Amino acid sequence: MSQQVITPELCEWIAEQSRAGHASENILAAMLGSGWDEPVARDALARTLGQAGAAAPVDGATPGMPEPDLTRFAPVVDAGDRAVKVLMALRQPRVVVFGDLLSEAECDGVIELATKRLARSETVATASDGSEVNAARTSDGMFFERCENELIRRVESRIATLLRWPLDHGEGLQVLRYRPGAEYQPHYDYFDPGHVSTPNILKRGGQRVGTLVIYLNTPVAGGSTVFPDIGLDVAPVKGNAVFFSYDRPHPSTQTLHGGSPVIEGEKWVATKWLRQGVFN
Ligand SMILES: O=C(O)CCC(=O)C(=O)O
Ligand SMILES: [Fe+2]
Repeated sequence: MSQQVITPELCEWIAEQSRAGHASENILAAMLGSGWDEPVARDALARTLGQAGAAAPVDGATPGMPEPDLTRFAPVVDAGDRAVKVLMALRQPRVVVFGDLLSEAECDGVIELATKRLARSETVATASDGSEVNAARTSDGMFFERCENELIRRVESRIATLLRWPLDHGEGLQVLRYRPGAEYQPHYDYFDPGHVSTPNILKRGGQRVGTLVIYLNTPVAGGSTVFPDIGLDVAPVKGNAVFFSYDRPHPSTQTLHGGSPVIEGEKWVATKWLRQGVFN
């Protein structure tokens, strides 16, 4: 079996593609298409774009990363007003599955408030500023303002305590509803450094560095959160949540993830994205 070698020519080609504005995911896809083995291709991307792709320094950024206190690996973590279960933790990439983050009543309360405001979900546009309806996401969704009511404030301050990350570094909670057949195709949550709209987005709080997806109900079948790079499926169970973090906006973080199609029933999630600095 031949061993593929990362040559200076390959690195120069990657740098050229990046300068031309191609997103790192697309450069990776082109490399795989021309026969590069994925681990070698990712390594070459990380070596070439690692620095350029690193999160830019942001005023008032909190050093370090959001991270629960698992030093003793106790079965529960104190999240201030609630003892949250730790069901699973992966070190690389950092993925932690929590149990009972929200009570049944809290889940129902968030769904009830969100239902009134649902509209076709939007994701960050891929061509210009603003946002557009994205075919990769077939759910409906809405955003809460941060701390917009007593329930949302309670949930947000619990998350801040659990992940040891300031409440004001979080975006407003987003709620998504997936009906049967709806899905969210695999994507990264960080803002693509190669995208034209990213510099503007980063002015408010810098990059995203972590994601917490909270399951507000339990679908009958389907709807797991999938991490294709690491072969992980997280079952959507009411009140549970999956947390993952990424210290740079790069595929080498292995944080590609998506919501697999719901087969039966509905799936409701609330997502909290965490920024490097204060998000206003
Ligand atoms: O629905 C899921 O399981 C994933 C949601 C997600 O990736 C997101 O909200 O960014
Ligand atoms: Fe996501």
